[in-house]
Parts: sequence; structure tokens; C-alpha cells
Amino acid sequence: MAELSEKRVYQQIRNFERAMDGFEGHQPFSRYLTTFFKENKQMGSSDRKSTSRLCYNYFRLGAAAPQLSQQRRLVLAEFLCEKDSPLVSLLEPAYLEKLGLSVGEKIAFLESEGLIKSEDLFPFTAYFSPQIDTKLFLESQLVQPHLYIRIKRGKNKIVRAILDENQIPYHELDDQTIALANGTSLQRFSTLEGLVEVQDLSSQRTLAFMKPAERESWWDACAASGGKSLLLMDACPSINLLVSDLRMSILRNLDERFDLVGIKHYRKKILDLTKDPYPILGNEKFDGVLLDAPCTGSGTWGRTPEMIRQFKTVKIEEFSTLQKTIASHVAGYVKVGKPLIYITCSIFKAENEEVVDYILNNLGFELESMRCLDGYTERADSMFVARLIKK
Ligand SMILES: C[S@@+](CC[C@H](N)C(=O)[O-])C[C@H]1O[C@@H](n2cnc3c(N)ncnc32)[C@H](O)[C@@H]1O
Repeated sequence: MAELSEKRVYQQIRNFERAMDGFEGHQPFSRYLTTFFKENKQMGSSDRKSTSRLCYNYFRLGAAAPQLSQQRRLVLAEFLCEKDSPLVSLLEPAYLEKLGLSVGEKIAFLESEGLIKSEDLFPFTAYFSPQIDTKLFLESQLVQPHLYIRIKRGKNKIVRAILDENQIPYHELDDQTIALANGTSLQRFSTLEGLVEVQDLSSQRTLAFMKPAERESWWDACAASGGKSLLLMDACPSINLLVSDLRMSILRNLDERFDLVGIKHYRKKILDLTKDPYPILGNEKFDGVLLDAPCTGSGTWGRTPEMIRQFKTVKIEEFSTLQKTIASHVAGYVKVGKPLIYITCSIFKAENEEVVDYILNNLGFELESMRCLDGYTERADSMFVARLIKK
């Protein structure tokens, strides 16, 4: 390797170490990195890119190879995540010929060398929902997910024209779903405003479980910035919708997004569903209730791999208890014969099947269908969705 590029690799490692040293885990790493770059104006765009790449690859190693130094772990992370790596070339040239192997083959190689245990890449496999394919899931954690967008109904042609005109590469999954390279910045294209929503593939697929009908009344009980509500209203704009969340500030973004796509008629309430909502909702009943519950988010950590080393498993039971409490407070608001749609972006059984069991055994529902949406096979998030019918 040439002198200059050797120097450059060591510089990249120093930048990586500085960025990692300052990260205390109190905020998402992406937000921390933005501040870090602002405070380090001497770093040019290629420095920022390489620092970001090395840090994210490092996080993707999860808890694997704890016996090694940070720098050795970084070499393994680069080896697992990249097909081409100046850092591997310099520090572990013996691995070079194996860089082009598939992720699964590379994991097997490092295991055979006694350097990692594959389950340490994501050390919570014992908690998985039974439908999760552990091997595929572990491999997927080493690959950056795609950015998915949902196209507003009927706007496919114009959106494709805008993407083509601006030479943005994309892959079309169907009329409304497009995959883009992660990091594609769509904010630059104001003509796309109101025509597309950033929404992960699995999140889009929850619509198949909603099956709304014209003019029905629906309640999105944990609406946040409105991802699921927008999906529902796009499919069936005549729905009479109530959205609620813990605080008004959480729903502010929903208002803006609804305004952009022209949704004007909806009701909004502040509800803490650890408490009985009767004082606010009274005897109202809905044709459909969406419960997109607060959860660990474990199905989305391919986008935030820093979570793997921060996460404490006691959280799983805490969320499971919260989910059951919230479910018990929304259950009474579903009309007989109508659905409660229970959704999480978790891959943990205690937040998924166990909560469904609780609902079935205690809250007067029968199960129509449930599924782990295995986004890990399509460079997407993984989610869980169940459609339960009120008896
Ligand atoms: C997974 S997010 C919802 C995402 C949203 N449905 C979407 O598609 O964009 C879960 C939401 O539950 C809300 N939440 C958490 N605890 C709650 C509680 N006790 N009562 C009501 N909502 C709660 C959170 O504020 C958060 O916005």
C-alpha cells in the first residue's frame, strides 16, 4: 500500500476513535455524529463519510469478539460489512481474498478462526419470535437497510418521472413502493413533497391487515407522526379518523404531514393509555383500532446498530407489560366483529405473540391472522402485525 494511503487509513482510524470516545449513548448515534461533525469543521466530506462508515460498521459487530481490542474489532467489522476495505488491506491483508465472499461465508470464516460467535452479533436471539430465521437475521444486521418510500395512490407516474429526471437510482417493488439507496436525500426535491412518504417496506405491508372500508370510523391509538394513519387514509380517504398520542408535541409532525397530503378532517386527542380513556372517549366505539404500540424497536436496529450494545434485556418485559396495559385500555373501543390491529417493530416474542395471547385470553378477541414481517430478507425493518376480531 502506498505511503499516502497508509497515512490516510491511520487518520481514518483516529477520526473513528475520536468519534467513538465522545459517544455516551444518550441520543441516536446519527444525531450525535451531526453535532460531532459540526464541532470538527476541519473534517472534509470524505473524512465525514469514512468516519460514519467505520462507526456504523463497528456497531454492526454488536457484542462479537469482546476479547479483541477496539481496533481489531474494527478490522473484523470492516471485513464483515464491506467488499472493499483499505483498512482490511492494510491491517489484515490475509483476509483480502475473502472480502468478496457473502456475509454468511464471512461469518462462518471468522467463526472457524475462533474469533467470533455469530449469535454475539445480536446477543438477544433467545428472545426472538419463533418465526424469525436467526441465521438470516444475523446476516442482515451486517448490511445497511434500504430507504423505502411510499408513493401516494395514483401518483406513480409523476414520482417516477421526477426520480428519473434527477437521476436518482431506485428499485420499484410495486405501484406504491420504491427502494432507494440509503442516504438518498429527498428533501432537495420539493416537487416530491406530498407525493411520497418515507416509510419502511414492512410498515407499508401492515396495510394488508387493516382492510378498511369506506366511511368507517378508525382510531389510531399511538399515532406519533402519523405513519400508519397516512397509510390508512391513502388507502381509504373517506375514513372518519381519530388520532391520539401521549402529548400534543408528538402529534405536531402528524398535523404537518396530513396538511401536505390534503387530509383536513380528523380528530385529535391526548391520551395516556396506561390509564382508562373513558373520561375522554366515553362510550364511543370504532370500526377499527390501530395499536402501533411503543416497543423496543428491535426490528429496526439495522438502521440504529448502536442500540445492540446499549440495550438491556430487562426492557423487553417492561415493554411487554406496557403493551398489555395499553391493549386492555383500547380493547373496549372496538365494535363487535371489527378488528384491533396490533403492531410492533419488534422481533421479540414477549412483545409480539405473548401480547397477542394476552389479548386473546383476557380481552374478548379472536385471532384472524398474525405475522412477523421479515424485512431482514429485503433490507427493510422487521415488524409484527396481528389482526384480532372483537367477539
Ligand atoms: C411505535 S410509535 C407509533 C408510530 C406511529 N404509529 C407511526 O406509524 O408513525 C409508538 C407511540 O406510542 C406512544 N406511546 C407511548 N406510551 C404511550 C402511552 N402510555 N399512551 C399512549 N401512547 C403512548 C409514543 O409516544 C409513540 O408515539
